[in-house]
Amino acid sequence: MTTSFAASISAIKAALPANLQCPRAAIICGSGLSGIVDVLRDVVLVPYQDIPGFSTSTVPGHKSALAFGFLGSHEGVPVVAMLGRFHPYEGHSLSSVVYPVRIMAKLGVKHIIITNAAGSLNPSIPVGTIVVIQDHLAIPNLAGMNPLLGPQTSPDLPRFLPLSDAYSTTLRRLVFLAAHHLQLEDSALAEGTYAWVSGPTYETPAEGRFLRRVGADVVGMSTVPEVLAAREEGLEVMVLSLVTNFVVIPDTYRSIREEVAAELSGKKLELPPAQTVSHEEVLAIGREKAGVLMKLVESVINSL
Ligand SMILES: O=P(O)(O)O[C@@H]1C[C@H](O)[C@@H](CO)O1
Ligand code: HPA
Repeated sequence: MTTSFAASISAIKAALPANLQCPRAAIICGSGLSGIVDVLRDVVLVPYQDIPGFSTSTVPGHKSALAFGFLGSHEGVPVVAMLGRFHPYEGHSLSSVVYPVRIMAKLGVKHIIITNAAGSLNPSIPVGTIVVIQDHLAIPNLAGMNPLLGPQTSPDLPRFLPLSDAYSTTLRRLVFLAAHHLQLEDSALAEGTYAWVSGPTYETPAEGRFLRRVGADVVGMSTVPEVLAAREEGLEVMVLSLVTNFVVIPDTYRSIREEVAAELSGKKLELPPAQTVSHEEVLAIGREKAGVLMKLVESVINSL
């Protein structure tokens, strides 16, 4: 363990009672999805600014604290939740982005549930659906922006990490069983592939079409670096994406040439209104659906 890891861990432990010092599971809360803190018992918040090595999130909808507490029935499972994450587009290095995952692993976490807000590329996955991620497509990784690039993190961790089993089948089974026990409609959950893009721009229509054609169901600006670090650290991983918007992929481009020609000949074209996506819309859907997402997370953790 490097000095920095040790300093982070001792700052965290100094803030916690003995029964919360070894959380078994971790949750990363995506945009607008920090509500899990309301259902944790005996919560202790440790602000990121008090933890050496942690950055601060600058994105609306991301608080900057670790929440430790118990989740689930009876005594509950000790957990740690990241209320807010770091994205590379904020200017954080990839190693800062994944640093909290490494710290949570060193605290003893064995399972991690990573949540995010994402745009749908798949017409059969509407807004409000929770997508259980089964695979990912990481455009930045393929282009040389992989958080595991560089000197080996530790000689105890694998140099060449296989990713064919990145998304735990055990945890994915548990979430579908949880949805059944919670009597959610079948359509509440879907399975799919997450495309990671760097952001902070949302996709152009051409980019959206490209990602769909190469097999992605949803797209977002986070999560994959955390998955890689968590797998490297030996954690079991599940990712739940809340679909907050459709990626705007019009069937046809509105032709400005045709518009001008119609205008010049005195005709009026009936045009669909232009659509865009905004972070406010993303947060609004998060507020509406976070409750269901958190019930699923609680139920999965309860059955670990
Ligand atoms: O942290 P997540 O992935 O939930 O946040 C998504 C991606 C961008 O940060 C933001 C765009 O609205 O929401
Ligand atoms: N694209 C990328 N990231 C996102 C989106 C999107 O449409 N929605 C929420 N996060």
